[in-house]
Amino acid sequence: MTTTRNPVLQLQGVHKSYGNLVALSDAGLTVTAPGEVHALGGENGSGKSTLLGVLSGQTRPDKGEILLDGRRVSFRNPADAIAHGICMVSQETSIAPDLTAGENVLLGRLERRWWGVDRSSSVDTARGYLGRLGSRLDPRTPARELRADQLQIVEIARALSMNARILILDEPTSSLAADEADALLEAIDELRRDDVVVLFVSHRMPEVFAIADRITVLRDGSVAYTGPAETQSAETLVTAMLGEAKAAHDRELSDTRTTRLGDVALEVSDLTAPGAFEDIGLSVRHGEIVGLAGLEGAGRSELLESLFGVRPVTGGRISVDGRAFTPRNPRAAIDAGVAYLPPDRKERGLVLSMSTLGNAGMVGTLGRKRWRRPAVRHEQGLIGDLVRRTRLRVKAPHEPVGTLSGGNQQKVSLGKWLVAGQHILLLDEPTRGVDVGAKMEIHALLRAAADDGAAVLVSSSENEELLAVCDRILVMARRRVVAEVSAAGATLGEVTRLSREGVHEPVD
Ligand SMILES: Nc1ncnc2c1ncn2[C@@H]1O[C@H](COP(=O)(O)OP(=O)(O)OP(=O)(O)O)[C@@H](O)[C@H]1O
Repeated sequence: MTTTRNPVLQLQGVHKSYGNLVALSDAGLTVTAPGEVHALGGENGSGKSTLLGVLSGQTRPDKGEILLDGRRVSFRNPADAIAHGICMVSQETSIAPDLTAGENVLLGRLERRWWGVDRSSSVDTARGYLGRLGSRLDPRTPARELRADQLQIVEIARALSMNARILILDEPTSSLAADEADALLEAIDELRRDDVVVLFVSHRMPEVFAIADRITVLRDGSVAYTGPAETQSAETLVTAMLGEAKAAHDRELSDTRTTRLGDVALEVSDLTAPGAFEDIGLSVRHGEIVGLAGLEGAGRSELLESLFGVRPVTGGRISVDGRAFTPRNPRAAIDAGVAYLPPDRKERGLVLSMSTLGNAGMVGTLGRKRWRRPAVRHEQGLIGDLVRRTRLRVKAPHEPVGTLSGGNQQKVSLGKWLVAGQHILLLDEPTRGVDVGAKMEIHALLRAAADDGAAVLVSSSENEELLAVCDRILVMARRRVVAEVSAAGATLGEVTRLSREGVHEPVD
């Protein structure tokens, strides 16, 4: 006779409305076995956090039930859920920076003897919990020195120390750089051995396939798919998330984008300029706009300067259209087809005392191979080209460019490279200090340049701008590239968190 085991966890028939808004409608999920890693997917607003809120005692459902090992339970608050072994690991880390990693694991529960806190035994206990996650982190490390993934590992260890057997993680990797995310996923993987269940929200298909046994996809508050992850294709799951019509539309869009991209125009590997940036690797295709995100001081501006030959590098390789390229000075870069828009338009972007026409024709007089003074008879052609490419409104092209509005000055600063036919555009803060209208026009101008085959590498401190205009975004921190996201798949919060979290120094 076979005995059938009850599923570890069942949430079923869950309804939750906020006023007229139905957040969950007959939603649920089932964790079949101990040690299961279960992903929860779905578009923004599909109800994932609400469902996990119900499970962790933070949200009271209008209807629905929770069964643990087949027995019905109900939670009035998070403490009830924790008492039943269900623990939400918050992403807004609740770590006390002035305590050690170990003290944070055992927060408020350090081991005591009759003489007081037993520090050495507490360190050993904390080390044990960290060890269950495969982490060799020293419990005596000050918490403020921990990387973002290590902070989450400390929080998970804390949950284990509270006897959690079902852990809930809401987008645990969204704020992590790639290597940190890998470290966290490995820690989650370790928990299988302990029969601890992990329920995690993720928008990233590769990590779902890498570690999830099963996945539940929500759409508009209801279950659109639930079952094994590995037997499904990414396309099937995305269709479950978005619905057939929207998924087809998205596929069409991404197809047109892929075909638009040409060969690699700019390739950089292991590029280093001490004190400025280290080991930079990147590539930009013809037709592609790649963004550089990161806080001030992350190394974005310095990298662009080096690619244009105004800042020396000590190591690494650059190739342009497949040929090795050494940017000894700006002239060499210009001759290779590279353009550079500096962040300070008035100092380096333009010669303010010179006319619009003079500025527009300047690139032709700079490159060695192209040395020529724009002939008067070319002036009409030049200004016509500039106006066509940038939609510049200029009444007096012979007047000093400094008399134009900021937005128009920026168009001249950028347009001078476009009329010269440069095909690799390095742009630092291309819309700094211009108004909203000019900003949108400059974005359209970049798109048009890329559609014309230019390879664009654009650095901006405005992540919204990068998400609006780029195909891919590289995030820089600590003078390195720490993450890469596709602009279509990333959220503002994610890029912002990646830039911010990336500044923590690694400790091991
Ligand atoms: N406290 C609340 N009051 C009102 N509406 C809410 C509340 N919490 C959630 N909602 C709404 O319920 C719906 C589901 O939200 P929920 O946060 O569960 O989605 P989600 O799938 O987790 O989204 P995301 O991927 O953006 O985190 C959304 O329309 C949201 O605006």
